[in-house]
Amino acid sequence: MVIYGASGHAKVIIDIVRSNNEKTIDFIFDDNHSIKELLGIKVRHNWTNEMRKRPSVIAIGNNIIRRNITEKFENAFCEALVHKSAVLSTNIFIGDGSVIMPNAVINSSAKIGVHCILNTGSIVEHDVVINDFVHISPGVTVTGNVQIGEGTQIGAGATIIPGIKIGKWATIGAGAVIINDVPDFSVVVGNPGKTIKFNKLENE
Ligand SMILES: CC(=O)SCCNC(=O)CCNC(=O)[C@H](O)C(C)(C)COP(=O)(O)OP(=O)(O)OC[C@H]1O[C@@H](n2cnc3c(N)ncnc32)[C@H](O)[C@@H]1OP(=O)(O)O
Repeated sequence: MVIYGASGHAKVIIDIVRSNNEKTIDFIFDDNHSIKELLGIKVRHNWTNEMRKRPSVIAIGNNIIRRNITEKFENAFCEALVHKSAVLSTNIFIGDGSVIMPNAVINSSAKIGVHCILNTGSIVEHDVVINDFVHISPGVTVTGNVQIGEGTQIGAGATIIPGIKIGKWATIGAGAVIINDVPDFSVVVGNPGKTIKFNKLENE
């Protein structure tokens, strides 16, 4: 398989692949020519047609960039990568290209879209729906029946109370406690969470 992006996030993904001992990383792609290797794996800098055919995972934490790469390259993306310490209900769905970090927990009937990140120690409770390109940061608690729209970032340690609907391409600040629904593109911080501004996205 190929890892797209020689980032800090890529280092954690390499750990996931190595911990499971199931897949081999052929190389990493990054357009920064100054990066020659990462954790002993060769970094290549020219994206070729041959690379398009290889299963890959996008190791880029920024949700918009991750989405734009999927649109540009139309790759054969890997099925989800899951660290062996993660605790997953048998009754969940996880989309291709998503990565589930160490000690994450996903409970019954949760649905996770494509190219999502469930970061270290995050908890996704029963019946939660997480749409494509979402990033759930380390230590987040998403309680039961929450819905999170495409491309939204939930900052480290935030808590979302049950049944809340968070819109698309929103940002929840680190440590926020979300007790009301969040509109699309909102940036929300604090306890209780308040909107401080709105994200601007091209093509939206
Ligand atoms: C493995 C990994 O590392 S995964 C990465 C995880 N990443 C994170 O958790 C990052 C989460 N990001 C944040 O919390 C950021 O502060 C954001 C996105 C909410 C806001 O960032 P910016 O747009 O740069 O806002 P900025 O720093 O200018 O702050 C705007 C105001 O909100 C306040 N604010 C910012 N973040 C927070 C927060 N988390 N909680 C409370 N207040 C906050 C600031 O104090 C400031 O208030 P003021 O206007 O009264 O001075």
